[in-house]
Amino acid sequence: MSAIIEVRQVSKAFGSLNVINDCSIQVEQGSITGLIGPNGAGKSTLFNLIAGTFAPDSGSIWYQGQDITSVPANQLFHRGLLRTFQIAQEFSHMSALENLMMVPPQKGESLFNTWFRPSDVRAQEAEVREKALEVIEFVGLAHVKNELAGNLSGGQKKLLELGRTMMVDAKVVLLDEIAAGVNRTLLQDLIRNIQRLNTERGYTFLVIEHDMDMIAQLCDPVIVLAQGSVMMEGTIQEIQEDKSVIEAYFGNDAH
Ligand SMILES: Nc1ncnc2c1ncn2[C@@H]1O[C@H](COP(=O)(O)OP(=O)(O)OP(=O)(O)O)[C@@H](O)[C@H]1O
Repeated sequence: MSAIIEVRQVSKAFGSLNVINDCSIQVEQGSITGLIGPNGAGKSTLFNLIAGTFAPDSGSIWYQGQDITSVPANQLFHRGLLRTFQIAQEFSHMSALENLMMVPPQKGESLFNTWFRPSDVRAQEAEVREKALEVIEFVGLAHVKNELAGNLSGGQKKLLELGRTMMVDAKVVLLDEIAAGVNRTLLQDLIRNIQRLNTERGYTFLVIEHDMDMIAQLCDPVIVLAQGSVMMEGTIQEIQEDKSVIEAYFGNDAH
């Protein structure tokens, strides 16, 4: 296996607060890698640095062998590196299916086509709709496809967010606490769908999660972040048996 994402000696401070400290991680292509650590360890900040939301103060970030340090999020999206986002307020009054159809295409829409070739646009719309129907089936939400997204349960919204990543040609998906507030049955659906996207579609996942059960079911390897640096990397069993990790993480921050 080779690394699809490499974070090399990255640091990031907010004012006088050093949040990420000389941090290096590798995410192997085809893996479902977990990222855990106590509250405030810098997990979300590291995600924001990888996804192009923040630029690091020093160090570099590589994707598919190319330096993407400071490349903005929308460009990374076009290259298949994306993160799930909560269904925005303005989309909650649209149906689940329409939410999938609203995911922007990876290549910019051609104005020429919109103005001069309306039949092409209609054909594209039909194609997007067909894809959205396929995706909604895949994530197990076909029975609620016409429900307003705002009326879906918390877990169904998470499945819809995962579905949105399938509307584009994703390669790496960053999942930030996707299990939060999801009931156990739907959580199993989420886990199964993530595993299917990994095995059937070749998605690589980097997963921030406080739910250790989900990490144990999904992730190998697991990276432990503490005070903005990697404390340990290994299987969940190795991590759960490590004294320093237990002290830093499980000891005072068991979720
Ligand atoms: N935009 C920002 N401006 C200033 N400080 C920030 C910003 N984003 C994060 N921080 C600070 O950086 C530190 C790390 O936050 P971060 O959200 O990355 O941690 P985390 O490991 O994801 O925590 P949690 O598990 O609680 O979500 C915190 O002290 C936080 O207050």
